[in-house]
Amino acid sequence: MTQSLTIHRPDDWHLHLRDGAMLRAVLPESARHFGRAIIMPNLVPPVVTGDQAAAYRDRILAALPDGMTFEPLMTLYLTEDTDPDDLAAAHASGLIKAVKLYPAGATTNSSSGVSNFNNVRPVLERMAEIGCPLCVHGEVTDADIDIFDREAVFIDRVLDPIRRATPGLRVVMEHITTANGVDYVKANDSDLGATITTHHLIINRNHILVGGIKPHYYCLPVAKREEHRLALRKAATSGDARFFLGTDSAPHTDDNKESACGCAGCFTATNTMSLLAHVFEEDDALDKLEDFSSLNGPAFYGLPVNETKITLTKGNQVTYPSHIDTDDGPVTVFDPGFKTHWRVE
Ligand SMILES: NC(=O)N[C@@H](CC(=O)O)C(=O)O
Ligand SMILES: [Zn+2]
Ligand SMILES: [Zn+2]
Repeated sequence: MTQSLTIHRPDDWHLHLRDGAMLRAVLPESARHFGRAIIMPNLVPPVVTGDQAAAYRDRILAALPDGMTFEPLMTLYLTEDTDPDDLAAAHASGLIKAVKLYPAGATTNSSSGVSNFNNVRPVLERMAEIGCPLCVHGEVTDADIDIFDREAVFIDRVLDPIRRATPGLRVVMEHITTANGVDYVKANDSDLGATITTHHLIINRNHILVGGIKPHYYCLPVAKREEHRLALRKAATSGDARFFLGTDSAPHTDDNKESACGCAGCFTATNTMSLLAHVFEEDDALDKLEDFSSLNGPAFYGLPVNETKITLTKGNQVTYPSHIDTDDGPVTVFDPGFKTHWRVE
């Protein structure tokens, strides 16, 4: 029996498109299924000003193949020198939809991020005033904090104090990986949301380390214990409007992944919708897939739902290329470790 599911076109609320040759190669992979995406600003150098965001948006649109539609939702990279007036103007014009906070040194291209949170207080207060959401990479960077504890410690030491000090600030905890993150969102109100990636619904830390090290499963925040993966699954498939899809699809060439010091990031743009249908079906929650991938994100960001729809059908095994070619070298597509049967028509 063929099963099929028609849902409003999904959006990706956390996406890395990079620039240049990599941008040209990965953009169609997202634009094929997704209507819009929140575009991460961690280029080298980062997208810090409104002018830089406008120029980056133009480069993205120029890289979009003819006949494809896709709306990049731009963000600014928060630094200790961010100018609140420039930020407010970029938000008021509709150019940017959010600002991204990277603790300095927490992840790929985060060296210009924030070290002293007191220095960004005035910017955060301005964002609360104008209703510009803050997207947060939620990990502390202290050398003495175990990498598997960095998200939970960030919530207690950094995120909760920031939110208490800045009433009205809307926050998205990006790519949550722990039950602590799920619980923190659930204990708060609609000013707090969280994105969940495709890969964190599928892998736990054993997948990275058992039977040999798997560099293509290494990302930040690193996948945690199974109990955390199950908490993420429950949150994503619950229909709770505070949880929505952010793939964090983060392309790195195989050279840079399969290395003595491999880069963090999983590339899931190509097969995310098939994998999500598989995951939601497994949890008896296919009826919640649309909430997670198409409805909850626009509601949080105050944007309309996409008018067009996509149809997923379940049939014979669906295969995806193991990697995509870029002029910088191949990029491996995330391998879920199981066969998929859901195809996006
Ligand atoms: N998630 C990752 O492992 N990597 C991201 C950065 C990020 O989102 O932290 C990247 O830009 O490669
Ligand atoms: Zn991140
Ligand atoms: Zn990311």
